[in-house]
Amino acid sequence: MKIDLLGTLRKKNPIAFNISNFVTVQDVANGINALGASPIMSEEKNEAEPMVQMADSVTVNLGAFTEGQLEQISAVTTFANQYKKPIIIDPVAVGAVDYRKERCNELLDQIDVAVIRGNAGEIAALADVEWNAKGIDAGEGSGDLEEIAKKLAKKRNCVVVESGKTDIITDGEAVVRIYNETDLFKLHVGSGDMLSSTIGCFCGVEHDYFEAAQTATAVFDVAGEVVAKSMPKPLAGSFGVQLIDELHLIDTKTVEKYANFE
Ligand SMILES: Nc1ncnc2c1ncn2[C@@H]1O[C@H](COP(=O)(O)OP(=O)(O)O)[C@@H](O)[C@H]1O
Ligand SMILES: Cc1ncsc1CCOP(=O)(O)O
Ligand SMILES: [Mg+2]
Repeated sequence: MKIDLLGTLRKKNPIAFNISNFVTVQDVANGINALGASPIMSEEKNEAEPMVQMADSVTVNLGAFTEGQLEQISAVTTFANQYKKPIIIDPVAVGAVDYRKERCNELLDQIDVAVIRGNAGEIAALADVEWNAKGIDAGEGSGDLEEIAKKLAKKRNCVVVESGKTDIITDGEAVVRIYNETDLFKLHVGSGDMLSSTIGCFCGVEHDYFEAAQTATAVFDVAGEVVAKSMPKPLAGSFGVQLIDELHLIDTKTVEKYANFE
């Protein structure tokens, strides 16, 4: 794993264009800004081209899109392919709502993406595997998580990050598992969105998106674990704030020391 990409990210301060959702946009912006990237958000179709041109990566979060916004998402992602900017997709709740899955699949049919990051319920839905997703959460299922992630990576010819207690990252062939975790991630709405946008930042500085996704996930998971261990009491609200603090403070040595992966 290329943990020193964290240093590269801080040196380059990549512009991370995010189409976010109204629920978690501020945590996403502050999280990746603290980490060392330069976030910019937009919902306006008419500025899609210059936004993409100046960005190093484009992260599209499908958490709360409207019908009108689909046109903007289509324009942005088409420009991103044209200008060769990596696209990261967060398919929020596509396992729970068919409308979302259909729109997401239409988008994925139109464009090439670098990374899809979702929980097991979302990844299973896009991989056409039976699963009982629960709203924005992973829900329950009995399928083999690695096989599901690989199936989607092959189907969409991209890297897949399937988050959960263990995070599974695959390019369709190789698989890396990251074991760092804390239950507090589940108590903070937006943990997944922040992870997807963190992956976007690293894809903006490393063209090997499999490597970028691994480093991003390790940095994010270790940051959460370090915060959880330092808290005298596990408090959901404070965790959200301290996670942003730790994304600012975390260094390569800390990630090297605590990252638990194979
Ligand atoms: N059961 C769990 N226990 C501990 N950490 C988890 C668990 N599920 C997910 N995480 C962590 O939470 C973060 C967000 O992932 P996840 O909750 O799967 O995304 P989402 O919020 O989109 O559902 C990741 O860093 C992941 O490692
Ligand atoms: C609650 C909610 N509703 C629509 S998007 C969203 C945030 C989802 O955040 P995450 O997937 O990171 O938990
Ligand atoms: Mg999510």
